[in-house]
Amino acid sequence: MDKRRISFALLVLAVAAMPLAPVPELWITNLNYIGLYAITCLGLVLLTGVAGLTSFGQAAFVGLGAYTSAYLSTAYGLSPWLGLLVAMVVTVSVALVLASITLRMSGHYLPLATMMWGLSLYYAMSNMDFLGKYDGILNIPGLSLFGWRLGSGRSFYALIWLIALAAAVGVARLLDSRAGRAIRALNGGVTMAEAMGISTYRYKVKAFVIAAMLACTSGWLFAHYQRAVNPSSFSLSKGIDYLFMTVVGGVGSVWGAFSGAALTKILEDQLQVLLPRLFGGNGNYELIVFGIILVAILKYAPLGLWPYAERWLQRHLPPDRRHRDWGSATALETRSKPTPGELLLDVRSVRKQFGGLVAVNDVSFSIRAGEIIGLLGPNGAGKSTTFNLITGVLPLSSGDVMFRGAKVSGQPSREIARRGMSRTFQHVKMLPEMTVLENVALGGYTRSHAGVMQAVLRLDREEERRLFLEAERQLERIGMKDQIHELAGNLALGPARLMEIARALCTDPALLLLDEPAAGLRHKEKQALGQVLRQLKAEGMSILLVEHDMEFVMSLTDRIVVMEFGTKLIEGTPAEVQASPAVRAAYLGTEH
Ligand SMILES: Nc1ncnc2c1ncn2[C@@H]1O[C@H](COP(=O)(O)OP(=O)(O)OP(=O)(O)O)[C@@H](O)[C@H]1O
Repeated sequence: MDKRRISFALLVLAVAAMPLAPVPELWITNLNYIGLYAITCLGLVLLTGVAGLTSFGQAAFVGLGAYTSAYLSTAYGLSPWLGLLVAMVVTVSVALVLASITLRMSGHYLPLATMMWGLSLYYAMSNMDFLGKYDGILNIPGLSLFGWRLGSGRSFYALIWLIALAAAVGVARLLDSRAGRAIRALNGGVTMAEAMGISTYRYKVKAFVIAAMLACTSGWLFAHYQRAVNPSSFSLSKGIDYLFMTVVGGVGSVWGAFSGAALTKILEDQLQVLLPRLFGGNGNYELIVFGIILVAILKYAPLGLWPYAERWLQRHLPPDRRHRDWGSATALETRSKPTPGELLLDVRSVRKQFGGLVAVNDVSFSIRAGEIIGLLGPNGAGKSTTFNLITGVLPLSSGDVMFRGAKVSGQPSREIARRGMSRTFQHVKMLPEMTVLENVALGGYTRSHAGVMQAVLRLDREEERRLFLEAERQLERIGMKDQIHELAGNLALGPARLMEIARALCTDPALLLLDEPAAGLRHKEKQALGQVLRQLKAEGMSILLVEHDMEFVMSLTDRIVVMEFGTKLIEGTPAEVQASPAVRAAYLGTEH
């Protein structure tokens, strides 16, 4: 067993031993609340920290869990366990409706929308007669487990912490999986994730629903632990508290949820005693102190407190390096490859207008299997726009794009990626906090299947091994095998661009599209890139190379399409293009 597993086992032992130790009842009560808060915060880690979707409304889902079970068990005598089941159904249904309305929003609209539905659900709970309006519901039954009544705080502690730790393990497992990588990819904008074949909307909904289910579980436990509920526990300010806890603890890490919940609860208790002694009266001074703490943490520890603790722990634990257990895995299936010379891509009179500006003006060209075609032109010529039209990132104003004989224009980019077109980006798009290997494994998304449940139950390990074997193979292909455990964010621009190529190769493409891969590279890095592209050409890969640098393209391509002011200027062999006075004029501004 490695040191990390031993540390986790020790933590579980310490948590399990706590109620048996002669500690004051207040400690157990506080730990129970910390566990309850942490369950909701775990959802926020996934939703806000990992997927980048800020929610102020989680308290409303806590309320849905609490009220549904409280009402059913008091009004109809339903078992709380059945109450949990119904609460889950209600929560998932409400979450799906809210997701369909709000998750297509971006920027500040989404957090505002979460505030709105947080408020709406709060007022709904507060005004319904059958839910007791502002007084809420009293005399809620406690819980029994296998005939054992969880009457005291100490016996409830076991259930709360069992669920909290199980949820933490589940979220950690999810993050280290195919589905987890897809959720992580949401945070870097949707274009890259979609280009890897990921339906970003579906994963946003999944993260949203999982976070709501965790909040619902916490609410259910809360209702049967407190034996009374009222709307004040689920107000918008509580929603802000949950976000505060998660941000303070470390919104990007599973243990951040626990440290944030613990710090907030302990501080709240201490300040409630200390501040009235200092300032007198009953004012809510702790809110002011919390505000100051939040500002200080955002300034000095923007990632939250847990990442700091983790850095300290890392000095005492071996590096968290993925164990290479994929050596004996079977290779992933590959797609049928086009025969050399087959018409692969047919771009037919594509046009793109941005208002009055015609960025791409009826451009046509084609690529046959095994060819490397360069798309060249000065700044603003329309190369990237053409590239984005082909890959489905932008809708066409008119024209058609045919790929392997089928029309792909009008399809979303994830569908085009699934058909075997894979791309890199002019500005490298990667997940900097993931390793090079994990970033490249993201490219294998469409070649694998495991979903959220398989990840949580660890039924995806064989497929993961196959994915990592493929990622390693592609990194070896481009000469980066030594850097597989490196954090992608630590790479220089040259290796980062090569990593993007490996990620695109991991999709098993029939056509590789590279958007200005040499931009910003130093001479040696350009040479390394040129070497990789020559090797891919020798292996028979078909490539569309969008470039600005004429010299770089000349030695690599079979044919070149030159654009100027959105229009195709000339198409020919590198020698023909080099000799063209029109091309020289386009690049140098005059004919020579
Ligand atoms: N989303 C957009 N909205 C409006 N105009 C745009 C948009 N995207 C590109 N353009 C315009 O379309 C024209 C072509 O831009 P494009 O980025 O395709 O050129 P490029 O050849 O790739 O240039 P560069 O080498 O600088 O990337 C430019 O005039 C640009 O300002």
